[in-house]
Amino acid sequence: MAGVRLDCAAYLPILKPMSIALDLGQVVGVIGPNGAGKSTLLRLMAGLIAPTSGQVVVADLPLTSQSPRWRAQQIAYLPQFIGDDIPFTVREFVEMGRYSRESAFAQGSSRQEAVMAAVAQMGLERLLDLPLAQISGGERQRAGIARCLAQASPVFLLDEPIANLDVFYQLDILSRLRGLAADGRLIVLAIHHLEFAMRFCDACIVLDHGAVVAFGSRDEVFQTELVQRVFHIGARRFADPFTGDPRLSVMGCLPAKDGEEREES
Ligand SMILES: Nc1ncnc2c1ncn2[C@@H]1O[C@H](COP(=O)(O)OP(=O)(O)OP(=O)(O)O)[C@@H](O)[C@H]1O
Repeated sequence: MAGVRLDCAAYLPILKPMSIALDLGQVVGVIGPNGAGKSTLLRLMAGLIAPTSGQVVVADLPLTSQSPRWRAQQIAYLPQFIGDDIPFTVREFVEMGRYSRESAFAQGSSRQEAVMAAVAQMGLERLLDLPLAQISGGERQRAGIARCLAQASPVFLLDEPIANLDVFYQLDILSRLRGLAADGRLIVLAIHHLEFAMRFCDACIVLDHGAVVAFGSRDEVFQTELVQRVFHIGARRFADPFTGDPRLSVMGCLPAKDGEEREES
């Protein structure tokens, strides 16, 4: 099934050439250390930046030759940060997700239904008429995800969607994303939480210094040696004593490598 394809796509000097095909109907994690290129990759896949070589193909069409409206119909994108200086209420912000589907002046009930359904899924009803400046960082992030839900695109590109959320909403949103994938969507998310990535993603792209160093199923990617090499931490796989599912135990930092700029905290 057509989703997103990178045909030897590069964004030099940040992303090295990469060829990857991501079908609809799955959750794909993008993992890697700070500065590895996760946000840049998502921005490339969203068409916010154009590849310096190769191409990004969405629904079998080259992304750069499509209109912004077509791109928004195909792709809902959540940035890493939603500023608190956006002069809109939660309702107005979520409504923006509908602009690629309907006229900006449409007042139809389908628009309101889509907005209210998305707001309800993110538990934001109480905050509907508050300005974004007056809600918390985690609530703003949930508003951003609600905007993606209202947009109803087959592809979701989410840059650290659980970064500011309490553990209830981390689990709630990851479970919902799995539900969206089961309905046929492609969900690509940058995520730092390795244990949750292992638990909720069907496949992972591992980036290091702008290059794909691994791409595959959880079992292929979450190998002790790879996790240690890329993240520079001790990690062990184990079987969950309650469910038997494979889990990752993240242990301590490994000693800094020679020449590696890694600050002590
Ligand atoms: N606008 C920019 N101009 C120049 N270099 C940039 C720009 N944005 C990011 N970079 C560089 O590109 C590299 C990748 O950045 P990117 O934000 O994609 O990493 P990331 O994996 O998302 O990091 P993090 O986990 O810290 O969010 C970094 O070395 C960064 O300094």
